[in-house]
Amino acid sequence: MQPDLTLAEENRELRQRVSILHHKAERNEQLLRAFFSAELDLLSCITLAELLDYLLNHFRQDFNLSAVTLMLLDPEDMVQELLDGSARFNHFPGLQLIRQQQPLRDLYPDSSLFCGEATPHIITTCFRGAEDVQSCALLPLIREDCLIGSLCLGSSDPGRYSHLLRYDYVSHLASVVAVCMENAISRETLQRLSSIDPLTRALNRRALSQQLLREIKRCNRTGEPLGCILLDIDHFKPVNDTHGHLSGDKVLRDISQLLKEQLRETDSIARYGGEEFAILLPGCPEPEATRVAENLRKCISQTLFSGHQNQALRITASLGITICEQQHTVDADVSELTESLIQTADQALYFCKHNGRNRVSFMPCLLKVSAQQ
Ligand SMILES: Nc1nc2c(ncn2[C@@H]2O[C@H](COP(=O)(O)OP(=O)(O)OP(=O)(O)O)[C@@H](O)[C@H]2O)c(=O)[nH]1
Repeated sequence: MQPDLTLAEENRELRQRVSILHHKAERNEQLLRAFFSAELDLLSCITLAELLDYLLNHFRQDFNLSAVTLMLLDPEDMVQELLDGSARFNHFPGLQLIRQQQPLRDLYPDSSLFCGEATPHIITTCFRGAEDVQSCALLPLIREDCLIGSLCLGSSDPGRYSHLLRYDYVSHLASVVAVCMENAISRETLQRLSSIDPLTRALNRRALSQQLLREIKRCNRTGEPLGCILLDIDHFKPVNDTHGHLSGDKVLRDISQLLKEQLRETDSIARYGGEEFAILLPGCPEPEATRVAENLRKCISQTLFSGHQNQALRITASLGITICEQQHTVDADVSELTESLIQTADQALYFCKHNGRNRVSFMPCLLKVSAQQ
């Protein structure tokens, strides 16, 4: 009897072990599948905002993590600017941009992945004090031998990440994240550099033309009028002549900033020429466009600007307005319409300049509407 009993116990124990191994294998397979799918999701993110949203929001839910944070090296505030440009920075509370590499070097002295207990120091530096993080994986993001960031995955399960186990798929993920991050930043930086005026950070003329085409199409589709303004700084030459070119540059930057602050996010601001800005106001009929222009004129004339050596400067501007109505866009040659809108706003501006400057003037679009309408 005795030997049979031992055999049966051994058998039961073996079955239990096989079942545990089977479960582990199943779990690993599931995890691997989830990682492959995460990799595809990461690779399909086109914009930087999509990528950040995926990592900081969706990834946390998909992998049942209690916290995900991302530290990115941004020595020239490029990422900050890319995100500021579209007011998306606030959407990513888990994102930290750092100018110096030192915090990354402190976190990864030998540039390798860390998996294990979330110590109070790690919780403070990587997870902003999140109390429910018990274990964590800290992934160094490395490109061309350079630490460019850190992705931190925190779990409330103390056994989820351990220094006793290997996490090859997590290391692999870190490499994919680093490449995706670098690509998204480079792509958006390039795009930005080709469409932004470097001095004022407003759109350049090329980007204005593209935006004008988009807005004309939208006006045609929705029937909503498009307000167009040309703003020219008055007597700008004396500003340069008296206070120097650097002061003139500073005024241009400050005016661009003032326009950004006063206008809506959906409006477009472009530097059209030396001291001239073009503004597009989608969904804006004539009385509203005149009110907006008048507000800008008042704001500029009431602001005390300063030169590059802090000398006080008083500035005024003249603004010519026109409106693109849906009727202009029907059967229109778009490039002819674009030209006509700018020309009309310019004539309205000319009227302001000849009538004392520091004023606003409206002129209906000069383009003839086709007779069939
Ligand atoms: N500082 C600086 N000045 C610029 C820039 N681009 C153009 N300007 C200057 O803008 C001035 C434009 O002068 P004008 O066209 O005579 O016009 P204005 O003096 O503003 O006179 P009104 O427009 O008739 O009121 C010139 O002195 C240009 O050198 C720039 O990028 N930086």
